[in-house]
Amino acid sequence: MSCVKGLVESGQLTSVPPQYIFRTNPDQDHLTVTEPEAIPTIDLSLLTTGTPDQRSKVIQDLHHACQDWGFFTVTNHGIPATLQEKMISAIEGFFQLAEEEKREYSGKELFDPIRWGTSFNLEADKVLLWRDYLKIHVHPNFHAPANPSGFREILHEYCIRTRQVASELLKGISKSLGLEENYINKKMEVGSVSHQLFVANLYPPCPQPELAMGLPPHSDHGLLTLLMQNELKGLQIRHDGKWVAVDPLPDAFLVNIGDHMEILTNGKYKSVVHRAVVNGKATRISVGTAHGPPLDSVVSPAPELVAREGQLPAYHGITYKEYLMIQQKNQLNGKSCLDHLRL
Ligand SMILES: O=C(O)CCC(=O)C(=O)O
Ligand SMILES: [Fe+2]
Repeated sequence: MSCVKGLVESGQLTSVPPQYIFRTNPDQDHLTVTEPEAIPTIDLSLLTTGTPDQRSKVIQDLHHACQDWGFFTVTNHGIPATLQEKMISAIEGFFQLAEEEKREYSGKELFDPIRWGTSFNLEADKVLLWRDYLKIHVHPNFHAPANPSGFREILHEYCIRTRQVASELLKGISKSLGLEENYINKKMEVGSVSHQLFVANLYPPCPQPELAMGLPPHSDHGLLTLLMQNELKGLQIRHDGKWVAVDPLPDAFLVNIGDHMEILTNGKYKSVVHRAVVNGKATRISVGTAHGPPLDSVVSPAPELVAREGQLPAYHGITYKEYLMIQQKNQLNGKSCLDHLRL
């Protein structure tokens, strides 16, 4: 099975091979293109070092963003733009390695520390996706490919910094739920044994971009995903029954609420469905870090929230590891994985 990069570079591809033709549902495919300003924006520096008034305003903004969108942009996050650029270049360097070298990481097992591959799950995908990937388990145990040179150091720094940002956001989100600031961080053991997965997506230029799909509609596992990309757009999020094309602010991070935040909050903060479309111009790269609970922890609705709202738990608990296995063994399909847990 060739990766998409190999396919595109192998010759003059003028049309999408049939196995990549992805049919979208025309009834659901209305696209709105939104200015970056329309998407909720969180200035992280105001949350961490702002005045009490600024902090409460950001917490209110987070509440609105998590409840009404499940998605927001984070600016002034403190991660140097140079580190973001180095991370993207390191990813380019990895994908440019000889196929033979990358194949060393083409393991089939979900929990292999480093996996390089194409599409989503070749055993389950009925249609191939216009996407190659590199997935690395980076916390609590750090892993990195040996090449290209410098990759390991950049990845290590990048993962520490994104974990710090996620942890600050989780403090704000805890407050926005009326919980103690460290509630989610403590419960999910963020920073000590919480799980972090690094995912780099490579979407080579496509001769008929409207016929292929980079990543089909899905929600992310975990609590939060922090995403950045090179200069090419492609992310679309589902909002108010429409697809919203996201045009990120320079250097900003895009943050998705993941399925485990939805479970933990008993559905108050829902994970957002999103997809990645492809383009005909150039290779798009996106880099996500999924910040989840420890692999062996059972996530279920927070008793404090359920009791306060006078609700019954709406999801049953399973371990994060089990959840990952279910999601990754099937085709990516909207929120079908989370649907299994609804009570
Ligand atoms: O490429 C993108 O913008 C989205 C990537 C994504 O949704 C994912 O890796 O889960
Ligand atoms: Fe995603």
